This record gives sequence, structure tokens and C-alpha cells, in this order.
Amino acid sequence: MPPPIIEVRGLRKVYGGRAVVDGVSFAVEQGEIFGVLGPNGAGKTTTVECVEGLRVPDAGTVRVTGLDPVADHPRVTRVLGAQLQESELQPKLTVREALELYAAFYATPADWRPLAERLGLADKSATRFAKLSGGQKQRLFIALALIGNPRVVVLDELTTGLDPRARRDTWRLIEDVRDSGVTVLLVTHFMEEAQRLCDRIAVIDQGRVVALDTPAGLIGRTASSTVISFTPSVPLAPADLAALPRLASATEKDGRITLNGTDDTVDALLTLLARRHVTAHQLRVTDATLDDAFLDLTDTRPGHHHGAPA
Ligand SMILES: Nc1ncnc2c1ncn2[C@@H]1O[C@H](COP(=O)(O)OP(=O)(O)OP(=O)(O)O)[C@@H](O)[C@H]1O
Repeated sequence: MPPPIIEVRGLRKVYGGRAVVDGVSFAVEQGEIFGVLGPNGAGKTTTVECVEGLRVPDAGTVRVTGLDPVADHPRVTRVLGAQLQESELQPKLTVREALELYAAFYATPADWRPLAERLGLADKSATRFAKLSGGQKQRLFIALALIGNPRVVVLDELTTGLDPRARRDTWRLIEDVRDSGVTVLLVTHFMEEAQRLCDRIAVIDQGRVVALDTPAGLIGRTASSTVISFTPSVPLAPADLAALPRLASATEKDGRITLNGTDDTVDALLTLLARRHVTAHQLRVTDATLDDAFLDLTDTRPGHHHGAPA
């Protein structure tokens, strides 16, 4: 296996005596979309800005293709493309001018025309930045992040503020970028986005990595990866339900029962129903989502125990 394209080990960043990033480690492999997910203030942006060389770590090491983003900053900018913040672009620049300006920063930039074409900006080349829609601005930011032909691109909250269609279009673009061989480091708040796009996700909470896995792996870790609901033809004994294996919670409302558990819970429930000759009307079995996993992993309320039955 080739060495990781990004390697973060024991990263620590302290502001005002408080460690906002506190021992973060992860490695991003060549060709993957790697997600950084976490609640507000978790330390996501601080972490990726250390990867970009925009902030200097207080402890730990960061390597991008083996280079130190601070000490080797000029070389790192040649392999790593970063998404600009909106405020960094002159409102009067046209799409073409912005692409040509940023291309001039690189020794071997991509040709901006096919790039603009690929990103659906070909007919916008003469449009000023200020006149672009939110989705068009985001596409321009992706184009600018790719203009230097980087090996890895960092995208932070790329689809915030976009409508559902523009968000979906942007997801397709990010997949295209990955399919063209560019590794993607993606910071996001959107569970659906992370679940759909990311090969692996680091969940960061209070400056620490609390889980690192594939989306399916994260969902599988939750106490209740499966939700089962049904209306029994005759009432079931509460003790029978309570005895189901891997049951995380059971609730009843107007004769309808909702169970949180795993596949084992479903199997045992079906056996129980058959043995008691009970019919389960409107039986629904659904998978938990990354949303459920995220809340479970980042829930720090006192008294909350990961994986404990209710
Ligand atoms: N330059 C700074 N000086 C002081 N505190 C900072 C600085 N940058 C970030 N912080 C603090 O560090 C913490 C983590 O911030 P960071 O922006 O990395 O979080 P985040 O996970 O990206 O959050 P969000 O999802 O809200 O963007 C926050 O409490 C923030 O106030």
C-alpha cells in the first residue's frame, strides 16, 4: 500500500490555555474521500488548517505527501489545493480572471477552460464573482482548488447554504474529482453528505477523535443500529419484550410498539411472535442512520452510557 497522503499524529492546538485540538491522529489514504465530522466548535477547522499549513501545531506532527505543511509550505501548496473563503475573492473578478489569476500561482497549472467546462462554468466565464449564484460560487471555489493540479484537495463546509439540488450537484462533482485521482479531505456538518460521499470518517468531539470508521462501520457501532416498529394483533407481555437480545429501548404508543436494537433483536422478535401466535401488523424494520450514530458518539450528557440498554 502506498504511504498515506495525509498523516496527522498527536496533533494539539491550544488557545488561551484550552486545548481545542487535543491529540488528534488520522491518516488519509490516496484516492479516498475522507470526512471530518463533529459538532460546532469540535476543532475540525483548526485541524484541517494545520494540514493546510495555515496554523502552527503546538504539538504533534502533520505530513502531506511526507512534507511538513509549515516548514515546507511552498512545496505543500503545490500538492494540496484548498478551498478559498468567499471573502478572499474580489467581487468584481470574472470567473475567467479568477481562474487565470490563480493558475498564475502555479508552475504547471491545469488549463482553466476544460476545468470550467467540467464544473459547469463554461458559459459563466465572463460573469463577475458577485453575480454568481451560491452553487456557481461553490463550483468556482472547487475549480480554484483544482487549478494547480493538486494530489489532494481540502474542502471545508462546501455545501453550507446550498439548496438540495445544488448540494446534490456538488456531491456528484466531488465524486468526479475523486474519480479523477484527487484525494479529498472534506469537513462537513451534513450527515447525509458524509454518509453518501465519504469512504471513511473521523468523528471529532471536543478536540479528540472519538471514532474513525467507514459510514457503515460507524452506524454498526451504535447501540441501536436497527429500528423495529409494529402493531401486535394482541398485546405482548412487557417481560417478553424486555428479554429480547441487544434491545436498547422499547416504547409503546396507542398499541404500536417501537424497538431499538440490532439484527439479533429482529430475529428473536420474529421467533417470539411465531411462538405466541401474534401477527405483527404494519411491521417496519429500518436501519439507523449516520445521524443516530453521530448523536450516540458525541453525546456527552452526564449519565449517558454508550451502548447501554435503556
Ligand atoms: N484563533 C483562535 N483563537 C482562539 N480560539 C480559537 C481560534 N480558532 C478557533 N478557536 C476555538 O477553538 C474551538 C474549535 O474551533 P474550530 O473552528 O476548529 O471548530 P469547528 O469544529 O470547525 O467548529 P464549526 O463546526 O463551528 O466550524 C472553538 O471553541 C473556537 O472558538
